[in-house]
Amino acid sequence: MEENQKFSLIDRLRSFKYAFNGLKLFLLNDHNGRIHVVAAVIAIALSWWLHISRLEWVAILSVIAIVLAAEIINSSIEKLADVVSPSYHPQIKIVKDLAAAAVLIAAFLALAVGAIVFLPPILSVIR
Ligand SMILES: Nc1ncnc2c1ncn2[C@@H]1O[C@H](COP(=O)(O)OP(=O)(O)OP(=O)(O)O)[C@@H](O)[C@H]1O
Repeated sequence: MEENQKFSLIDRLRSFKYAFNGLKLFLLNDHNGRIHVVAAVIAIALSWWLHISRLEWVAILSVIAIVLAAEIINSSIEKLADVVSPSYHPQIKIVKDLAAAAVLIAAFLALAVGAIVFLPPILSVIR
């Protein structure tokens, strides 16, 4: 795209359309993504059931968004890597393993936040 192109609302709306198409592709085709979406739905249902505070909602929704965004970027890098090098390449291994590590960090954060928010009320219901 040209550097000095005029601002166009139509172009901005078209970008949204492409982004929503990416979201659709992710939800329909990405197996790891589906697991994260199911986990997100369970976390939201649990939050509702436990009547968590506004700040806890902010924490839960934030980690859900971080995990999904990391998974989408990981999936995008995997697809690009498969085009660049369909056969085995040691550098592609590093690229894909690094992208997967980003998802792992996000997932660990989600686990920690989930434990901090959900464990105390669940333990008090059980007792
Ligand atoms: N072309 C390649 N060259 C080198 N290593 C690769 C290559 N493709 C995959 N790998 C290795 O296999 C691992 C898994 O890659 P893959 O693309 O199958 O990811 P995945 O998480 O199993 O994705 P999905 O299940 O969505 O296909 C990578 O992290 C990397 O270590």
